[in-house]
Amino acid sequence: MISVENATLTFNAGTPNENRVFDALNLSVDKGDFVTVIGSNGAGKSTLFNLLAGTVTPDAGRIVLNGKDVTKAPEYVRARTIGRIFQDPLAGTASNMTLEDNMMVCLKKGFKGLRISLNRGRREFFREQLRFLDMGLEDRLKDNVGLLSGGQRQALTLLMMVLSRPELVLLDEHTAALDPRNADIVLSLTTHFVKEYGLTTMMVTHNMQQAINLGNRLLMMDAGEVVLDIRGEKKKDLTVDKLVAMFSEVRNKTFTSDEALLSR
Ligand SMILES: Nc1ncnc2c1ncn2[C@@H]1O[C@H](COP(=O)(O)OP(=O)(O)OP(=O)(O)O)[C@@H](O)[C@H]1O
Repeated sequence: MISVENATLTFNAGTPNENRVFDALNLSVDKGDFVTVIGSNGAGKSTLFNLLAGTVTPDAGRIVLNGKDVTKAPEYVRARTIGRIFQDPLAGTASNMTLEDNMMVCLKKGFKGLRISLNRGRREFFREQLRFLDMGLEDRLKDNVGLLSGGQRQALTLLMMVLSRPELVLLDEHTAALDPRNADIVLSLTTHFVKEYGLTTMMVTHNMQQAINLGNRLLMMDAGEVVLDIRGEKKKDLTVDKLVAMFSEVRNKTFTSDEALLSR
């Protein structure tokens, strides 16, 4: 579905701050995969998403999406097929637009350029979708999104992303800034949507247990490399202790991410 082929990426090349983040990185994600991504701080998780989404271009190597070389395709073009949600709940919606206008933007994206307008039927459809979130938003179609809480906004962002019918979903610690209750709600909505729509999904998390529990495949990154790629039966048998031990074995060092280990 999407693959990274021999991607090399250096920030600030030729300066004292030169930082080679990826050196011939290879990774392939299949249609329908739900991949959790975990790793130490600075391992390259967000930068990997930036490569896939077109936020950064590799110095060498290719990004192939549905068999097409998109290495040079800008972010806004890839955004037609790739949906991304960030940690910041304010990032995915427009504060000064109403819920229905925000939703309409995404629905139009999902209709791939077909002309559609906001009418009674569509409002009823939006209400139905919002009712599913169970946050009382179905009666607030005409409110500006800026009035919503962080948890409500992140749930709305998720719903809007689904409406835009992405082929690949990138979730970059999208529950990390929420309080535990809202984080749980957004996470269970996430798993529902992924399953319901068979979304090919990659999700960065610092919570190792969550990375083990969710999805069909787990990647562990360290220093710009995918050091563990665990799927199928092997993933089902995983525990946090096993994962930490596997990391130590392949890297010959201890896994250091306080956040990840504390979140067990
Ligand atoms: N735009 C940039 N300019 C310079 N260096 C960058 C840039 N973006 C990322 N880096 C560097 O790339 C490396 C990987 O960073 P990245 O944010 O991808 O790590 P991460 O695994 O997401 O970490 P964290 O878990 O702390 O968010 C780090 O050394 C970081 O400083």
